[in-house]
Amino acid sequence: DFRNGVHSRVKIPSSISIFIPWFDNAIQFGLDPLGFLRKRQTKHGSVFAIRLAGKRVIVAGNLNGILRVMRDTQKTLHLPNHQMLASLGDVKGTIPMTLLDRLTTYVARTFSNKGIPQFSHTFNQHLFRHIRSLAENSPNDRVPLQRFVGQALYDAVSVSVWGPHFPLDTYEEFYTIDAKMSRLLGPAFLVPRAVSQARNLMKNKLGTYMQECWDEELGVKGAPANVTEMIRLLKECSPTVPPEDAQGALLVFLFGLHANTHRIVAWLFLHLLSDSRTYLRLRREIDHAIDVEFGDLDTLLLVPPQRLGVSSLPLLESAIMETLRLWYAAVTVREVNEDTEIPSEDMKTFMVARPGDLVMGNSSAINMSDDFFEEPETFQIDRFVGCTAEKEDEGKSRTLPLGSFGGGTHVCKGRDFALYEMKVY
Ligand code: HEM
Repeated sequence: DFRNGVHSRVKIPSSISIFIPWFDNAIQFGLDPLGFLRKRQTKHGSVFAIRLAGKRVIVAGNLNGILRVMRDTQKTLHLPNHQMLASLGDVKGTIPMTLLDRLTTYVARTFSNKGIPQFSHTFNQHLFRHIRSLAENSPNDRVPLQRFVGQALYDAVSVSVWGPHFPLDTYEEFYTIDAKMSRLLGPAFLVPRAVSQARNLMKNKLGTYMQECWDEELGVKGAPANVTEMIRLLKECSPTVPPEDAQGALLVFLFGLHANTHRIVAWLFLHLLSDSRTYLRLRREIDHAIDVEFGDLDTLLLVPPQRLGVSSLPLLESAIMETLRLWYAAVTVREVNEDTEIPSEDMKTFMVARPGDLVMGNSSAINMSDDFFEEPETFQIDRFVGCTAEKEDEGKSRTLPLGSFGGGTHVCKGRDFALYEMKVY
């Protein structure tokens, strides 16, 4: 029950992803990170320090403080030691920085608006086929919405990006792990057995697939070479990185690729299904775009990704932004290299973060603040009509959800594709 879920703050889908490392003794924080930060902010103001697992963490919940962390133009901050990677993928060793940099460059190129047309046709075909078959073959079956959305996207993205031999049955493990993802980011003894088993199984299947790709030498059969470049990049690290760690790195990548988009689409559907007027408004915009602007659905699906933007589908774009604002926990974490001043709201006082401290930009504090958004707890589908995602990155607009795709050097490299697949779905 979606409405009850919202009012009682029960998390549906099971967890909201949060882009932060986990620290084992922070039980309160671990149980409800955003609630914990919210309470602290109410008590201590918009910049405060907490201690998590022996680390001092400066949390900023005001616009200037968050931008200081997210954009870091003074270059005094860096990504914390890939703790997410290690915990989520059970990566024991260190993945070389050069490889991580190359992977990031690969993602930025392949999943950009320019790269998407290389695989969007296969993606669209598989997505629609999957949804149709689910609807036609089992009209009376009850499927949890997140699975309905997630499995179709997982299959379509996997086949189009990794080729027809990708082990699609890994969705089962993905689903099990995703439901308890926050537990995986905590200490090993808190990881439920079923989840660590699922992770091992998924890594084994990915290992077999990677080995087959490597044996092929030329890449992955049936998939465009540039989109499978990642598998080759992983091979290049094989002399120094054990296979289980390379599998763990791929597993983490798959979570980055899928987890947020599945969740946001599921939440958007819940909002639409719970309010028929809102649903019909969006439906009218999409039908109009298909019938009048593009002629038919097939034509719409062949246009470059940018054409599915604000000029043709402003309400859809806004609906996605609004869902991100409400349901994506936009939190940026960095480690401090040099003394760094984190400003309070009025910029008159600063808290100094010392080398070794962590700083956290809690954009959710802005996204849920009535100083920035009228009635922030409500879903207003047209809230962002007239704004664009690009503006957010340039910092020109404060009316967009802050930090949904990060900002600065580490801005999300998959954001073009994320928006594309969410719109097509
Ligand atoms: C709704 C979907 C998504 C959301 C909300 C999202 C959000 C984010 C955020 C906030 C960051 C910055 C984290 C930080 O500053 O510490 C980020 C980074 C990143 N994202 Fe996404 N993301 C999404 C989908 C994707 C997809 C589909 C891909 C892959 C195709 C992807 C690949 C990446 C990569 C590689 C980075 C690291 C960039 C770097 O460190 O330079 N993301 N994402």
